[in-house]
Amino acid sequence: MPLLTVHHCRSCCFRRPRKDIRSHSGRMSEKYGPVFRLYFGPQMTVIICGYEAVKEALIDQAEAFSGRGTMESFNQVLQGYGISLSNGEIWKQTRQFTIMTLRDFGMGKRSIEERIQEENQFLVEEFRKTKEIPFDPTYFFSKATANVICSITFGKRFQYDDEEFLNLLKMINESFILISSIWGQLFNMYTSIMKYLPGPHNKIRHCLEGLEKYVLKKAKENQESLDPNNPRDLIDSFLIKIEQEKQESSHFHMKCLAMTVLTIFFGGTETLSTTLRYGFLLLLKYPDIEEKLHEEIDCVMGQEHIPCFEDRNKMPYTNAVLHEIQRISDLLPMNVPHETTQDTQFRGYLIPKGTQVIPLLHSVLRDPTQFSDPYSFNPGHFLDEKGNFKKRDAFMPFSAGKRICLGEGLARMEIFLFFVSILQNFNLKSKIPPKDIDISPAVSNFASFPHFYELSFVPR
Ligand code: HEM
Repeated sequence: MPLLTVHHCRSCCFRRPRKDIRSHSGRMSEKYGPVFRLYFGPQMTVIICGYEAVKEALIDQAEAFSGRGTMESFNQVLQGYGISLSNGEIWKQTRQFTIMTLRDFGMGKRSIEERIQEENQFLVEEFRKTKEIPFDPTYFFSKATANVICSITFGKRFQYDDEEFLNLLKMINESFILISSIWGQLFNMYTSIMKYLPGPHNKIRHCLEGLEKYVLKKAKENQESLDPNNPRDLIDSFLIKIEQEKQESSHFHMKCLAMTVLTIFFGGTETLSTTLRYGFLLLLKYPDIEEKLHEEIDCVMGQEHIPCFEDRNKMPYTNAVLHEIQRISDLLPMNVPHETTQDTQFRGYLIPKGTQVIPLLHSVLRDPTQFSDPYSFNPGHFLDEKGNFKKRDAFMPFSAGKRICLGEGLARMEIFLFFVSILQNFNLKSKIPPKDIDISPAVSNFASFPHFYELSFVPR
């Protein structure tokens, strides 16, 4: 069994970070096949491309590929805690604890659905106030999705003009954009040098520390009024767990609490708001698809019914469009880096323990063996010939296997409820003709962002 000695492109990736790593990796995979290695700075990384190979790694060899690779831009503050970047026992215990707690608070159940429905009403009211004047929806979507996370973690939502809330959003938004930028990439590659150099990358640390401070302040407030028998939010549940596991070896302590809440914030706000922003841009580009959505919404729920997640079962077209929005917007094209937890035999190669691995989600979502027209926005990818919803195994925007997105259930519910209630109330109007709308990503590194746009919401 040979050690992994596939072709690599040390020359270009070593010298300069790429603006669009997806297309570069795509070209490499055409040339060298579904498994090859690249150097990100000095870091050797194995790239896995295409549905079959990614499925084999993340699902068939789940344990071996379940480690988390490094992302120093984040980890400089997370320091191996939280869920997204932790490994071993810390990861297992905090992930399991958080999933159980979110379930207790109704993840996939009625109470979280009600929080989203409530937030929807505030968002629709905000849009009404715009009086059909075109505007950039970015911050509205960020506020609504962040409020859902706030109600889970802090037990309350904020007014949209609350100073504290706006400051919190600014820190999340800025750090997310910077981590996704060339600066974030350079920091991840050359941490030991970059941490001493001036530049925008230093702001990432500043923002993440600001968030940590805020969470710790909230935790202190919760501690003062904690009722161990009646947890009000995720922070309360964590505090109770810390109290129960007081022994020295426990992974549950204040740093872990702060980093877990921080990862939930990071995972659950910009991801969703960017999906909403990309989705509405795609609907502006394809008004015929928007029209069909209105028809299905009018037929299934009319104007008065408050949308609930169960309605999705009666709305195959809407469900297909929302899947296609996630497929095309390709939010985290490179996934979050994984790492092998043991020496691993994969497709004829031996990948040593501790090797960084990127199962390229972009290559799965655009796999021509799985989607007939992978680069077109076509809801037909998720419909059968009778118009019923058709599940596709290669639909992997949340990844797969042991590291699969912890918030998938919440995200799917929010995406459905936000889109449907906005379209139930408004027609969309673009500032520019659909033919001039550019739906390619403006940036596509760690995350993909759509180009800036403005739209009007016209009451129906
Ligand atoms: C459209 C929305 C979302 C997308 C596309 C998305 C996608 C992803 C992806 C691709 C990963 C990496 C999986 C891997 O390493 O293989 C991930 C991890 C994660 N996501 Fe999400 N996510 C979304 C929403 C959310 C929400 C709402 C939450 C919060 C509850 C969340 C929390 C997390 C966490 C904590 C992880 C780390 C899991 C781990 O390392 O074990 N995500 N997500």
